Amino acid sequence: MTFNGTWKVDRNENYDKFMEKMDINVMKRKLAEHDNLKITIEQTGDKFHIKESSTFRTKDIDFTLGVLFDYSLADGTEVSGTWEMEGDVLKGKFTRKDNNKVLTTTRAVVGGELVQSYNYEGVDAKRIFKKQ
Ligand SMILES: CCCCCCCCCCCCCC(=O)O
Repeated sequence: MTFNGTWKVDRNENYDKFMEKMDINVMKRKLAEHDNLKITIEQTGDKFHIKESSTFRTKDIDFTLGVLFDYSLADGTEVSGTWEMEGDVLKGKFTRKDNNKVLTTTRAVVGGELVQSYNYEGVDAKRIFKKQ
């Protein structure tokens, strides 16, 4: 499976502006830019198990493609949404519970790196991970 393995964040693009749009305060944004996020992805068919670890927390997440689930962002913001697979790209659509606004995200392996893209209210960002 394309995504399986452990991926460590290597660099961010426009992540501060994205988090600012998300209304995350400057102190949390500075910490989040350097959170050493590591995600381990285990896909079995349409089921995923994700182990997330960062300077903020460690967390296990289970989801099935196309099935709604709840997730808390590292700053505590609660969202609910789904991941779908389109070709080799994972596409996520999550709605914030506090304001009903939508955050979209994709994951794709590009040139051996895991690229996670985000969009919120017109602001795009990327986090790019290297395989461990
Ligand atoms: C705190 C800054 C905002 C970060 C945005 C993260 C968006 C995450 C979308 C949902 C992820 C679900 C769990 C997962 O697949 O890892």
